[in-house]
Amino acid sequence: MGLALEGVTKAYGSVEVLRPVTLNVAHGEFLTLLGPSGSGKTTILRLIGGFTQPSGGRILLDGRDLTTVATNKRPFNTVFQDYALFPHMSAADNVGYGLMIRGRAKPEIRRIVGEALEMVGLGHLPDRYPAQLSGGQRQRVALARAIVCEPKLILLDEPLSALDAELRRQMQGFLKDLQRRIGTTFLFVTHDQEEAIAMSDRIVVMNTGGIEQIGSPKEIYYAPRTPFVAGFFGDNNRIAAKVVAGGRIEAPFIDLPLPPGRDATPRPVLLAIRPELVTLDARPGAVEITCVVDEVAFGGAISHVRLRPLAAPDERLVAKLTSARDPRGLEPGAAVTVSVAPDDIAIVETAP
Ligand SMILES: Nc1ncnc2c1ncn2[C@@H]1O[C@H](COP(=O)(O)OP(=O)(O)OP(=O)(O)O)[C@@H](O)[C@H]1O
Repeated sequence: MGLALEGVTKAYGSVEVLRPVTLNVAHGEFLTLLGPSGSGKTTILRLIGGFTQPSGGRILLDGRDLTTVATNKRPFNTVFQDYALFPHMSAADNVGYGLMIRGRAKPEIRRIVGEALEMVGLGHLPDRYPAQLSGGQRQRVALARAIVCEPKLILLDEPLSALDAELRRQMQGFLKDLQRRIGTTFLFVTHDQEEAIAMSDRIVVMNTGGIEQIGSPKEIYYAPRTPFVAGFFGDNNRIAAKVVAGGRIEAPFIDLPLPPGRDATPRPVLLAIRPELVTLDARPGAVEITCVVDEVAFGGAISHVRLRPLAAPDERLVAKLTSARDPRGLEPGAAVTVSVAPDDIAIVETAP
């Protein structure tokens, strides 16, 4: 039970902007829709909120079909990128507005608003108008307003994008903490990978109107299922490879057995290796790659080292080495053997 999208599509005229989306969101989950601009994140949020109608499929909450239910009859609340506060109302009145139009008694409204403002750290500023508040404070008012009516689901459309980097980081922690305290399902839209990793229980990676992968931040990061996800999330060494007869994977400078349970049909695949999982120490069972150092970019705690595998000098392998592992001795031209644990090599299917 929870929110379910069943084969939801959206087209404008003859242009399909959302391919069939099937998605289940559990109660109390922090789910993030992540993808580049135009990938369909906001479209999904707007469909769930009822701001636009799907061209096909159904939207259900706890088994109840909401597909044709009006926006204001859905037990959801939305926090927009620009906060959409009423400028002529104080923070407290903004927060209490939804309760007022639901006909709740004034003393009750005052109590709930007071608690909500406390919860977002603005208990001392109930009388300020939006123009007298900072961007972060306005965002907190918008959040307090979203939580007072106790919605089953809060939809957040890039709510932090107007904030500067430092405030944004603070608000990420705040938002995650708030969500844990109130236990409400959050559906969060962002195009920022780090934000998605830091905040989400699960991430839905979108690309060109479809879902590429749904998984926990760790699954998405370490086990990308499509070439797009392997390239979208942080740095990754991506190496064209082939599954060949005899249950092996061959790449220009890597040859390893196909892990048990994988399809042995000969086909092209992509190998993805996180640069921080390439290490200088020899480990039993690890894939060893002898290289020549091409370039070292010292970065304090971590250095980026670009390597040229001896077996395939036109290829490159990037390693992120912590200074504790002493990249100080590495100089361009030096020979070095690096190792990667077979479990740290993601095998990504290239065919859909
Ligand atoms: N009213 C509309 N009419 C026609 N096309 C639309 C309309 N609204 C959105 N689109 C198209 O649908 C696609 C998905 O848009 P959407 O806003 O969902 O993307 P997004 O992933 O949220 O992007 P962004 O990060 O830029 O907000 C885009 O190609 C967009 O141009």
